[in-house]
Amino acid sequence: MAAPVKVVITGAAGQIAYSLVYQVASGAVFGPDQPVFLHLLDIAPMMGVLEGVVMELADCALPLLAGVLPTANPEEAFKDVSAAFLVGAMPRREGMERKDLLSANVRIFKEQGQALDKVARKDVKVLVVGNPANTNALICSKYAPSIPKENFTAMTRLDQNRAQSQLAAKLGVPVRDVKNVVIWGNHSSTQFPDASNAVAVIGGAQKPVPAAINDDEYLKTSFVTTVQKRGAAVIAARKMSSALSAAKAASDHMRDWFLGTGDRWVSMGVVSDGSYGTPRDIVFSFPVTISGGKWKIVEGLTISDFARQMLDATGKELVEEKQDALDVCKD
Ligand SMILES: NC(=O)C1=CN([C@@H]2O[C@H](COP(=O)(O)OP(=O)(O)OC[C@H]3O[C@@H](n4cnc5c(N)ncnc54)[C@H](O)[C@@H]3O)[C@@H](O)[C@H]2O)C=CC1
Ligand SMILES: O=C([O-])CC(=O)C(=O)O
Repeated sequence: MAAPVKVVITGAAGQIAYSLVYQVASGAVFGPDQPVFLHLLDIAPMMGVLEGVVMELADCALPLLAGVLPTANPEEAFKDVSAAFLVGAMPRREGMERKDLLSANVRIFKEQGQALDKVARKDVKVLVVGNPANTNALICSKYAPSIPKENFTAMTRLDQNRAQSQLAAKLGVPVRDVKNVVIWGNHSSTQFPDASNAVAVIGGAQKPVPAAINDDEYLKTSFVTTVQKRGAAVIAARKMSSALSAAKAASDHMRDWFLGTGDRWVSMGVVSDGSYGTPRDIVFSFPVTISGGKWKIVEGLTISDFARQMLDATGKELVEEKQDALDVCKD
């Protein structure tokens, strides 16, 4: 069997981590033949709760779990890790936008960037889940200059999964038969869920989703707003933010990054190189394909006037968030 891969999950005593630890430790992310050594980071007051999570992991008797290190020390947690799930951050409550969390959360990602820079493997793959995820990922990368910026990503996979599920329901097909829906921009209510290149298997043949749905108004309005506001809808119902689906999306994101996507597109927030006329040096969600552990932005897609407006709006918000975050990090 392969040597264990060291993986850190932050916010390990929280609600997303409660689902995520099982997925990682059971083989759903790194494959059924890859043992994992889990580093679990939370803050000092949560060490008692974390001890309970460690007990439960032991009680799962998972054959791929090679060991667990619970800690409140970021440098211990990030030492030699190959994969980092940065979940630990404050969640929003009803009535808040995700960017309202910026002043509370962005310092965590500055500090964790510095710790990753010092002790993680230089090829560590970092997934930022904690909100506002795109801007936190940007700040984390900025404070870890010895690690390539391509190794820092933000999670928009939950939005992609939501969009795919909405389209499958509308078409009356299984969710696995819908692919290539794209999430552009920020993991916020300005994101642009875009079905214009999506395809679905209908009656045994692959068809473009826009033609199959044949309702542009739906694709430009209620489809977009349902996905944009899904996080808020879950909070309104549960009084707590999405956790099960967020953990599943984090697993999907990291699995595809390590194991590849083939020709299937997935969406992830990556440091923008200006593709599709987006502002450079913000973490913007693009469609990518992944092979050999490297992502590549899907090129050559047609951007309609409607899409242009949507991309510009979400890009503008990210530029503003970046400035706010840099101001917070100055202190
Ligand atoms: N990108 C996305 O699609 C999604 C992002 N989120 C975000 O994920 C984050 C976590 O959500 P939940 O697990 O529901 O929150 P939670 O409150 O249940 O857990 C967060 C955990 O992080 C810990 N924590 C706080 N500061 C820390 C630090 N400096 N280092 C390590 N751990 C620290 C807390 O003690 C707590 O145990 C929130 O910011 C939430 O908004 C949630 C859903 C989807
Ligand atoms: O909405 C929230 O605050 C949590 C989150 O990011 C999501 O569910 O997409």
